[in-house]
Amino acid sequence: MVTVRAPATSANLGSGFDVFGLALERPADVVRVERADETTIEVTGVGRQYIPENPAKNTAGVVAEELDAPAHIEINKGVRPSSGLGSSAASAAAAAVALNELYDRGLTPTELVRVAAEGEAAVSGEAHADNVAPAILGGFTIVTDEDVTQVDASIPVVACLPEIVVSTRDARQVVPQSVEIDELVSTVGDAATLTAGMFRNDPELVGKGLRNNSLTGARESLIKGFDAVRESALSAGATGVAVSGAGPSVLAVCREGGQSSVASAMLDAFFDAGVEARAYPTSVGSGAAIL
Ligand SMILES: Nc1ncnc2c1ncn2[C@@H]1O[C@H](COP(=O)(O)OP(=O)(O)O)[C@@H](O)[C@H]1O
Ligand SMILES: N[C@@H](CCOP(=O)(O)O)C(=O)O
Repeated sequence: MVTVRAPATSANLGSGFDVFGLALERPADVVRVERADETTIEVTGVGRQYIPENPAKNTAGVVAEELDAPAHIEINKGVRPSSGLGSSAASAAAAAVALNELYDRGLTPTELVRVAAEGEAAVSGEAHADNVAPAILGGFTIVTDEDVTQVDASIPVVACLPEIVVSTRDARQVVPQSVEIDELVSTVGDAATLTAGMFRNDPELVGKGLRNNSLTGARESLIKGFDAVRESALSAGATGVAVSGAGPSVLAVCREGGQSSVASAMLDAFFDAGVEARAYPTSVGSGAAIL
């Protein structure tokens, strides 16, 4: 038997659609696996009623199939499904690391990222690796078709999760299929600025690079109160605000010690918009860990 904890993640980070991802210290999924003749799944925890236990439809079950590693898989959900915090990815990442250990397959973390991404493909239609990469490797990650780059950044953030449901599959339908050259140039500049900020552990630079573009910004309209939440967070000292993943969560980058005031401002703005929400004042975290 092997048990693994894998963190929530915030993907895209405004300027890095399908490329950037950030591991959060909390919340997290915990997945326990035991060898079996065929894969079965049991789900407990937050949003369990919305998560299939059919292995072919659960990201952890798809990972078991990809690895040819049948197991009884117990998933304790700490990351709410359809949250924009990498819920499906947390289970996929934890299952990949756990089954790799249980069956002693010896795959590298980067190889496990590609396996876990196949789990994501089963639920969102595309094998985007920008959540599973930080969920496995931790820190800030940059995913390309060829490789994954990881940086152990230390940046204070707040993830604010409203009681709104946005599925990644649906949210991928609203993304424009092309952008203008001017926007491409400004987005590359923002992405480079954010990356420099991660390497320097500089929340000011990271915040400047967090600007949504037409790809990620297309989802703002799916989040009731987003504009007010962004303005309130910035007024409370956030250095940048963007849609987290496909939404509805909203990510704010903070200055050192600034999380609680930013979190309060975001919750108040959602409340004023008539939306219940919860906030996770946290920071960049580690990747999947065997317990
Ligand atoms: N192990 C899992 N954990 C969470 N969601 C899962 C899992 N397996 C399949 N799903 C499905 O994936 C969807 C949630 O994934 P997604 O829309 O990407 O949300 P998030 O933005 O939180 O990752 C839901 O429809 C859920 O039924
Ligand atoms: N790049 C993906 C990221 C989805 O993140 P999630 O946390 O909402 O699953 C996208 O934007 O579709």
